[in-house]
Amino acid sequence: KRKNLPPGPPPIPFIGNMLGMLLEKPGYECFRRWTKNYGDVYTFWAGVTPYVMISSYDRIKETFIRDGDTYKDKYPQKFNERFRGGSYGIVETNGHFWSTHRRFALSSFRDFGLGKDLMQEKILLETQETFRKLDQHLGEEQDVPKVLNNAIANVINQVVFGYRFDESREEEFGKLRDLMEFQEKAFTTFKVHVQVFAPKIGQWLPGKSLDELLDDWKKDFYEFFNRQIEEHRQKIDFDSEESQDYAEAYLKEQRKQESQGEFELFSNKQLSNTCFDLWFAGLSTTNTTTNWIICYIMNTPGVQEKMQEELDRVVGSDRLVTTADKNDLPYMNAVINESQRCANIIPINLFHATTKDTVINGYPIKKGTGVVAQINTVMLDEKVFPEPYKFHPERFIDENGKLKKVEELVPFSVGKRQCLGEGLARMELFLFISNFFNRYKVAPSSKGPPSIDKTERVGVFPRKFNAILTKRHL
Ligand code: HEM
Repeated sequence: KRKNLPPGPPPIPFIGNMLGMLLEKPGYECFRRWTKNYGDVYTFWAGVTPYVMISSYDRIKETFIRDGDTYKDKYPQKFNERFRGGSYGIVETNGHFWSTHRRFALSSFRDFGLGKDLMQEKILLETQETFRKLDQHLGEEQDVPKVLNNAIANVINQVVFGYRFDESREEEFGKLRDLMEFQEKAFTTFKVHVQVFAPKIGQWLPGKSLDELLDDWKKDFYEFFNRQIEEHRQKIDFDSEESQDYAEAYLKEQRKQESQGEFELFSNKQLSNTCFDLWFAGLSTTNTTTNWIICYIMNTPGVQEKMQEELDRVVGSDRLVTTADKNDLPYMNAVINESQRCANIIPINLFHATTKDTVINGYPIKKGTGVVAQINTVMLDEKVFPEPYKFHPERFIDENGKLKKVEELVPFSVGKRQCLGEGLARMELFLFISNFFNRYKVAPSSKGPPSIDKTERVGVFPRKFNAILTKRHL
């Protein structure tokens, strides 16, 4: 089977090359090494399935970007279909079904104000609510990530279901937070990775099986989605043209499609699965990134002071930072860019498949072969980012002090499947981080600055930390 594929590390029967990924936490080091040894196109075996890894920006441009249609499918994964009860959602579907739902989600997001002032207003409201909570414990050690996590969850929940988790919903949010934490812990273990990619071996390892873990988790999460959907169904006014949230817009589209005799495309099962995709992809990535940004700032002397000097010069203390300030805050943007690059939160990008026969770097590749745009190797490429492990925001500033556009910064991936929530995520990162550091001086807890070590598990999650906040302006 290896004969017609680009050469790569020799696979072990059943396991393939998984050990490299599982033993060198958080999981991306082996891909850098293989890129050095085998070049920017090589084959990685996840269990018994080969994936052609595309690992330099130039090669990604040639394939995923310039020939996007050939690389837009997802490689079907059995555990996904089992989890979702079939091929549903946006992240894991293909063809007309996928493109219809991706387009529909993007246009709903625009209707609720993404790219306009409305979404910004929602995020700034969350910023103020965050301040209210954090102000209650000024000068004490407090769990800053927990408060920010609540704000980020409120933003995505407003987009999907139209409400925020205020104090009356604390219990509901607490349960969801527990489910997210369960996912971070339970699904990032050695055993789970082996079970996903080498099920024949995984089934013999001790502990709960993947199916058991998924069943527990899925039941509680989907219960939440289905309850929200049912409540929307009860309240919905099909005569009003405007929708307040994604679920409402979907139900209206469903009725429209059904009136034209189409019952499959906008099914109920698809609705709970797209809600899951938007909610889950939207919360955990943005949350993890926000925490990493604070971790890197607190671990690098001088960065916080420099950001605050810029904020004082451009914004001052008597108003909130808004997206209108973005272009005037190059250092702030550089810090966020560099944090996303260093955090590099996806150790292996999502598995795609070729939609037709093609040629990659001279190798003929058959339709349906697994392909991966390995964005984390690109973001650690020392030719583009010298001393790639050093947190150095200045690399994004040009000689005139302006923000430098660097194509190789690709945390949201590239091509036809590029992150659907990128616009929302960028707005959140900018508004939450800039306002947070404009209002507070952030000092480490008695345990010192938050850890930036990533060797605890497979997957790039920051550890829990506390910080001490004082107000910068009276
Ligand atoms: C800092 C935050 C985020 C990061 C770093 C991130 C990163 C990514 C990456 C790397 C992909 C995979 C693209 C590929 O297949 O090559 C992706 C896909 C996706 N993201 Fe995000 N994401 C973020 C926030 C969000 C938010 C806020 C939402 C929802 C509102 C979202 C929804 C999605 C969806 C639905 C997909 C699948 C798109 C498709 O298959 O067509 N993401 N994201």
